[in-house]
Amino acid sequence: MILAEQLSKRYGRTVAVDGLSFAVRPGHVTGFLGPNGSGKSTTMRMFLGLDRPSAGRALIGGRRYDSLRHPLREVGALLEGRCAHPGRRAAHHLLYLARSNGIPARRVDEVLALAGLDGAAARRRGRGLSLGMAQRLGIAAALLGDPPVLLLDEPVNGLDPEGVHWLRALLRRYAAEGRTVLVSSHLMAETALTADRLVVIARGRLVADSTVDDFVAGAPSLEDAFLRAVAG
Ligand SMILES: Nc1ncnc2c1ncn2[C@@H]1O[C@H](COP(=O)(O)OP(=O)(O)OP(=O)(O)O)[C@@H](O)[C@H]1O
Repeated sequence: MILAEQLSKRYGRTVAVDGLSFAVRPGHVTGFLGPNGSGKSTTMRMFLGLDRPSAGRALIGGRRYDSLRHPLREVGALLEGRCAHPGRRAAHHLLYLARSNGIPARRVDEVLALAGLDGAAARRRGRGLSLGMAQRLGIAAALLGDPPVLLLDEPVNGLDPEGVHWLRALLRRYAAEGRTVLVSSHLMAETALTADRLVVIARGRLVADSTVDDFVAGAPSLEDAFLRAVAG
């Protein structure tokens, strides 16, 4: 489970996240939606110990990220941007992460296969990966520790249609296995196909925490419901 309790973050005068409370439960794909600058990345960074809350708590499985002994085995994360060092080969990047988290080296081959990265792609250096390949490598890294929680910021970015289809199936399978899956996105149609629950924020505050069906009820589409919800 992922839990935000009265979570707030200020950068100087900017209030990026403002008293946010919600729980993301296992067994669902939960879409994390909000307009540009609404605080999604900041919230995810606080869950991952990359930003310190100004107030409140951000917990994964009841614990703060920085208290997790083997974080990759507790939560798989993908943040925006390329994760691999430009000079390091894709497989070595994963091997390095595995070693630092007590994960057996054979798991690297498993997640490369899961992420659809073949031998040639695995041997490429970070700088030589296409956007979609880099995204698949980031997802492979998130899966490395076979974690019960996945927290992915815009994972569809750069994926081709086959990649989008693959990721959708993967996330739904992970949720069906009883894992907790939180996925931020600006793509409403894709979110409607992938998620069954939603957390929606605007200006750092909670707007909705519900099933997709309840959120959309009465609106022509998720996009319409979203635009209406964040307009206020
Ligand atoms: N390191 C930082 N220093 C100062 N302000 C920041 C910092 N990080 C984020 N902000 C501000 O906090 C607010 C929330 O930004 P955040 O990136 O969390 O939003 P977001 O919902 O992820 O946006 P997007 O959809 O565009 O990725 C914005 O006003 C942003 O300018």
